[in-house]
Amino acid sequence: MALKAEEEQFLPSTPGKFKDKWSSGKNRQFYRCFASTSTMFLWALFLVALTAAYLSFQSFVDSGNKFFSAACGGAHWEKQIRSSAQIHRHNGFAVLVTGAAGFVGSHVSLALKKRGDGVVGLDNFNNYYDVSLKKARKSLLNNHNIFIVEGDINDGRMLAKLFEIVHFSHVMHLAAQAGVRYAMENPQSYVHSNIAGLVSLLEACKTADPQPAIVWASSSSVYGLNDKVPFSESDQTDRPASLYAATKKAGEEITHTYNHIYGLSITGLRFFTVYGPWGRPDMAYFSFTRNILQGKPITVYRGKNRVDLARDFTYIDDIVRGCVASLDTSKKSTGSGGKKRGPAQYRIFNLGNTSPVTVPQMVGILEKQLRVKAKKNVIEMPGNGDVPFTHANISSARRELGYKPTTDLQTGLKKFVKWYLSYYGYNNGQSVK
Ligand SMILES: O=C(O)[C@H]1O[C@H](OP(=O)(O)OP(=O)(O)OC[C@H]2O[C@@H](n3ccc(=O)[nH]c3=O)[C@H](O)[C@@H]2O)[C@H](O)[C@@H](O)[C@@H]1O
Repeated sequence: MALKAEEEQFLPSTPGKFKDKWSSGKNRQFYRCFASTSTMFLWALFLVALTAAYLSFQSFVDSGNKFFSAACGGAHWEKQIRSSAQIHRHNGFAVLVTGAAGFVGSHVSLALKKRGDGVVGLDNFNNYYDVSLKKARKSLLNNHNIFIVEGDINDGRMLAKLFEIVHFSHVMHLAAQAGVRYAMENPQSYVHSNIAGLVSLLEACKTADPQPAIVWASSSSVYGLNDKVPFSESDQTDRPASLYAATKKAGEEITHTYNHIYGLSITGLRFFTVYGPWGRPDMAYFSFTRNILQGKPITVYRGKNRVDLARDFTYIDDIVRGCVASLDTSKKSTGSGGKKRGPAQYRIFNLGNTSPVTVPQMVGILEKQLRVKAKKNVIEMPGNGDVPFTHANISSARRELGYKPTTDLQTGLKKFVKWYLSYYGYNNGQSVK
């Protein structure tokens, strides 16, 4: 009981319950005054400690940034960028290619460099898929004197620095979080790259003086649940089936805003299931090849009522020609220093093949090329963001860009398999990096 009484001394002073040994009057006043002074002192001490902790955290973050700038900056770094951006043809371009270590980015960079344009790459080398493949593409580009800056499009300071070093005439924006089904696993990465990263890049472009013209990768997935075939640019695109598609569609709206307010010249390209050598290991034709060679089963999705899924598979060289033609036909941005001077060009094109092939047919072609029978596990398409088919109407790109795809799936996959075997080796794919 005595203990209980003692405990009660330290209980909060609920009116009427507080029992104190400080009888009354002056003593109690003194105690209260002392108590409040020491409480204030403790609070002040706490605040000082908090401020100190905050300041040291800030300086840690700053030093991190400084470290990043130091790793990315410096005279040698700038020299590499300038040299990579050098133009070797009359009226050539200086192009910043984002996502340059990616599938489409590496191919476009090489094509531009080969014809004499200046090319600077930018890539964050994230681990969405095998980083060693991205590094191998980087080496390939390095061998052609293309320098790739390791950085994220969300890093506004780094982008500003790049535009300070080089007056880019064009930006080929291909950096993105790709993949339709992965959006269910990691939704934030789509917002980070395809929304926040896009805005960060557009901010840099809008502020740059001169402003570059921008060509960027949208996606056939924006057609979503559209069932009017073939898909035309004027069709409705307000029923995306995946978060990936939704971020690409949002990108189209966002780029329109920057075109409207700041006079940025913008061309959006809706790519249709691009495939080929140096491709993306997360895509079906690539992972199927690996599994078939390793004797592992592949999962083939099938639509409702046993209808096969189909894609307008488009070969990389055709896509590269579409990208380069988009750069060639881009008009200049009209703004400068963040101010619009007049209306600017805004375009959206489908870049597809116009001849959809079913997924089982695609598997059949691979089996023939690899001379191995696939172990197929056919299941109904899960509700994971997939759409049953895609089919591009390319009349607009044909008219405006002279775009004319020339590679059918059989020919394109033959080239892919040839590359795959030379890169990974036959060896049943066991040596896959
Ligand atoms: O056209 C586009 O815009 C999109 O094309 C591809 O997306 P997708 O067409 O889904 O390409 P794959 O992932 O290679 O799938 C091709 C087909 O194979 C099917 N599939 C995929 C994976 C699998 O395990 N099994 C399977 O049957 C899919 O349902 C689909 O019909 C790319 O992955 C996207 O980044 C791109 O934006």
